[in-house]
Amino acid sequence: MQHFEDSIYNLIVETSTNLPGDVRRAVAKGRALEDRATRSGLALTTIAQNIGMAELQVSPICQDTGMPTFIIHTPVGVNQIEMKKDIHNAIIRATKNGKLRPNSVDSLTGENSGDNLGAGTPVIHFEQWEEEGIDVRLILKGGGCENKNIQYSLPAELEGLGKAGRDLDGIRKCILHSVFQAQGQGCSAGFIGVGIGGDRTTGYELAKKQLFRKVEDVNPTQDLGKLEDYIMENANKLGIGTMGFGGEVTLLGCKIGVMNRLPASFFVSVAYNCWAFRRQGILVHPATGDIKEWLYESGTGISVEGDEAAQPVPEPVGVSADGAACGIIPEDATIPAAPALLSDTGEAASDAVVPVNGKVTEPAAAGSGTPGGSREIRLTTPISEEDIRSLRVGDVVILSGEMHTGRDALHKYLMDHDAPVDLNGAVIYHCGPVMLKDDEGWHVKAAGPTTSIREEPYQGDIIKKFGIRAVIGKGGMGPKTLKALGEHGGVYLNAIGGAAQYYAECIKKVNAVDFMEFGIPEAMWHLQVDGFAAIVTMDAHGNSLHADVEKDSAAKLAQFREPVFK
Ligand SMILES: O=C(O)C[C@H](O)C(=O)O
Ligand code: SF4
Repeated sequence: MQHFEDSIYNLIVETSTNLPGDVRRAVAKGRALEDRATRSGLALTTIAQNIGMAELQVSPICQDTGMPTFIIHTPVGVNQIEMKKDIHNAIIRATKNGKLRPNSVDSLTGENSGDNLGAGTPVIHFEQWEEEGIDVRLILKGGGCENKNIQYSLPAELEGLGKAGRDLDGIRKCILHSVFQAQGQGCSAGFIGVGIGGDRTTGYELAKKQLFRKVEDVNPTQDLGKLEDYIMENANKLGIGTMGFGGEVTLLGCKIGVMNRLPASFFVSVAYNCWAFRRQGILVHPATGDIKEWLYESGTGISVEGDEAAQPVPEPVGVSADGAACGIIPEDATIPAAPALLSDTGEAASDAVVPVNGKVTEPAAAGSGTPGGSREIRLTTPISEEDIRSLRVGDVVILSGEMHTGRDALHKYLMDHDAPVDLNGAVIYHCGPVMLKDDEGWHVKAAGPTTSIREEPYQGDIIKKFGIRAVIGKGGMGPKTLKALGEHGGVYLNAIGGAAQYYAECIKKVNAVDFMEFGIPEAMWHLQVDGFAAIVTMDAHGNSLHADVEKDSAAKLAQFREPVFK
């Protein structure tokens, strides 16, 4: 087994950087269904570009490389202790090389182990089987979508859906509700694995195991196959869309498994996986440790383009030398009108589409709180209150200058400490990047946004205390932050979750870092950016796209109240 460590290293690199073929096809299918001239359509374009960039640069698709979870089947007689050691060494190497972010944090002290090893990390499940080879499967599931997992105990009363009983129809309601409650926060459009039965632990395990099924397989249990089809058809009717921007495509895959339960318990467990659905597997030679076979189709050569003929799109862009936006907007594209659900009339205001590339392009009509058009606005930090107050939900902001990363540890710290730098007029980026250091200093390897709602208890106070003008993240924030944005003059900017290569390209220099003791993801990185594009989804005028989409999808959820599976 002298090559086993190398094989595992290759498996980790492939899983982290090259989205598999079946997942790519699902993304392409989603793109074909979504109108490209909407925010969700643009977000999917960014996601597609990011997938290509990660493969090309052999860099993480998303900066959150998740909890490495291995499921391994071995023939009888294979030394599992040795295998574990090799896996640990491969993980250390992948972390050193920037293929995995150091993600193992001591739950009591907050200390990051730095090498992805620690109590409970990585997760390795061994099972014996009577085959000859060793089957190793790996999933890298990030923390944001893990937070959107949910477990129901039937019977239950579900918001919008009423009673969910201990039967197939009750299960149907739980699954629809699970998609609703995730909104865009798990980086929709997502994939769900569902476990019916078991106890609280094995139910979740079963749900996660479903994520190892191929996206295009057919459920061997006919009833569950029907339920999967039903969910795929109807979950998209919730209108949540990519990143929760509103749209046609919310779910890209649904796999359901079943096991026995105790008479008193009836759990429906849902494992929510973001679009960055990173799982691969290898069949390993038990004598040499070499890879005999890859278990999932490689993504290489599989297009994520969707139906190009039906919907022509502008050329994909990276960062142009003249500082063109490297975020959401393709050069010489048009900014789309707001999705229908936000317009007063219920229709997309297509005549309000305005060209990009001006410094500030005025909208046809801004100021109603239900934007009928969008503008592209270039801002350089520090930002004035006046500039911020002129922004509206739907505007695309293109930032240049310095921004500061800050997430859970920093927000907690800033509540009762000073900041190490002047944050007046500043931009805070909810981001825990993958960073590597060489003789020239630190380099950003991946840097997409993290879920902002975790900072809801702190954000409003911190904005006011330090004079922050913009917060960038994903998934939106709540009423406390919205109130502070209005009182102080601030905006929330939504970047595209998981587009870690895309945003890394906008970061031109690492100016400095504070709080390295928090660990790499939680440190405060001072980053020089150019052309960093994000969409205003909460403004200083009390408008929140997230609140609107949630309300709208809650109303849509209610249409699924009546029994379907009798
Ligand atoms: O930890 C991160 O970088 C992101 C996380 O996966 C999230 O979705 O919030
Ligand atoms: S940031 Fe989004 S894409 Fe990345 S792991 Fe978290 S949920 Fe997944």
